[in-house]
Order: sequence, then C-alpha cells, then structure tokens
Amino acid sequence: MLTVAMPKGRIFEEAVELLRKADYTLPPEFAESRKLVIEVPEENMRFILAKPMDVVTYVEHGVADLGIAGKDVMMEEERDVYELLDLKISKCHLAVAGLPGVRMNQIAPRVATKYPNIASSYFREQGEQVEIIRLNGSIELAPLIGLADRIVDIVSTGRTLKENGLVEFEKIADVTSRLIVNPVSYRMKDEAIDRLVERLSAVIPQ
Ligand SMILES: Nc1ncnc2c1ncn2[C@@H]1O[C@H](COP(=O)(O)OP(=O)(O)OP(=O)(O)O)[C@@H](O)[C@H]1O
Ligand SMILES: O=P(O)(O)OC[C@H]1O[C@H](OP(=O)(O)OP(=O)(O)O)[C@H](O)[C@@H]1O
Repeated sequence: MLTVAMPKGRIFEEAVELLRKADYTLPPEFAESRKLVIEVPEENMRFILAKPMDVVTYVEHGVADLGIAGKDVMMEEERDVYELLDLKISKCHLAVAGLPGVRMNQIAPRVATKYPNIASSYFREQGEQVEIIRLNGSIELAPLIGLADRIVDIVSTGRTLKENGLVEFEKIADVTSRLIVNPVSYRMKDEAIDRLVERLSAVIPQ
C-alpha cells in the first residue's frame, strides 16, 4: 500500500483533479470531508491531509511514502526526500517586492518573509546584508506599515501586490508543485511508485 501526503489548501484541488485525470478512483467526498486519513482500498492507497509546509516532514520521516509539495517549500529547507516529478500545478513564483520608489534602508535593511532561508541566501548572493523578519502570512502588510523595506513572497496573479500598491522588483524562482518520495520507500516500493509516476506523467499539463 502507498501512503500519499496531500497538502490541504490551494494545491489540494488541483492535485485531486490530476489524480482523477490519471484514472485514480477517489471517493466523491474526498474534497469535502474533514477526515485527515482517507483510505482508498480500490487503489491500495491511503491519503493523509497535512499543511503544505508539513507534507515534506511526513515524507522525510517515512510515515508517508509520497507527497505533493510546492517547489518553494523544497527550496526553503534541505530535506532528505527525492523529487520525482514536476506536476506543473499551482504555478506561481517567488519574488522580491516593495513600495515603488522606496530604496532599501542603507543602514539596517529589513526583509519580511515566510521563507527566511530563501530570502537570506538571495540577498547574500546579491552582496546585501539584511535583517530577515519572519512572518506567517499577509506578508504584503509589512512594507505598508513600516515593518520592512522589502518582502520575499509568492506572486501568482499579482493581484495582492497591485491592490496594496506594491511592485515586484526581482523574480527569485518559478514555483510549481512537485511529487516527492521518501528514499527508503522508493527502494522498497519501486514498482508501485513507478506505476504512479507513469500514470501521472501521462496527464501532467504542459
Ligand atoms: N497565490 C498562489 N497561487 C498559486 N500557488 C500558490 C499561491 N500561494 C501559494 N502557492 C503554492 O501553494 C502552496 C501552498 O500554499 P497555501 O497558501 O495553500 O498554503 P500555506 O500558505 O502554506 O498555508 P496556510 O495559508 O494554510 O497557512 C505554496 O507552497 C505554493 O507552492
Ligand atoms: O499574486 P496573487 O494571486 O495575489 O497571490 C499571491 C498571494 O497568495 C499567497 O497568499 P495566501 O493567499 O496564501 O495568503 P497568506 O498571505 O495568508 O499566505 C501569497 O503569499 C501572496 O500573498
């Protein structure tokens, strides 16, 4: 049996749609139920529903064989999992943004983000020493209220930046969701995992 860690939230629906396209029979209540462990005996699979940032943790510890996680999450922390497939869903990008015409404070520049490692390595590569302020959401609020000069955050449609009078300065990386696997599971259950990879590969959007 394969255990797959699914991210609750915005990736979930697209991931379920992809699985259904790949002809996986998932119960109709899959998306509506509050259950966190969903068995699908017809497919010899079990799905667990976790916070997007925690999916990698379940896979790394081997309690889930596979998982679906954003490239942003994979970039933020080096983890002991393999990336098997770019599912090309939940497309967005990571960017540096801020108020237009406002330069970074030269003495103590501050950057607010949910991605402290990505942000600090990005600014280090640019030769800038910045203070990272870690937030958990509504990152765009930080420059509006004077908490930070810049933000590093996800941009998709650009609507959140626009409606808050912010502009994108630089793109850091493109982001899509990935199928990840626990290295031991991949050795022990290679046939079942290869079959899943084949079925998904056939329906991944281009
Ligand atoms: N606006 C967006 N459009 C498309 N994909 C996005 C967007 N924001 C985030 N993502 C992708 O979806 C993943 C999950 O984002 P989501 O907002 O569902 O979860 P989260 O922010 O980690 O959790 P929560 O908001 O529940 O605390 C991210 O890791 C990223 O890869
Ligand atoms: O470019 P857009 O299409 O506007 O999308 C970008 C927004 O989406 C995400 O936030 P989310 O909705 O997850 O809320 P959060 O701020 O609570 O993380 C991201 O952090 C941006 O704020």
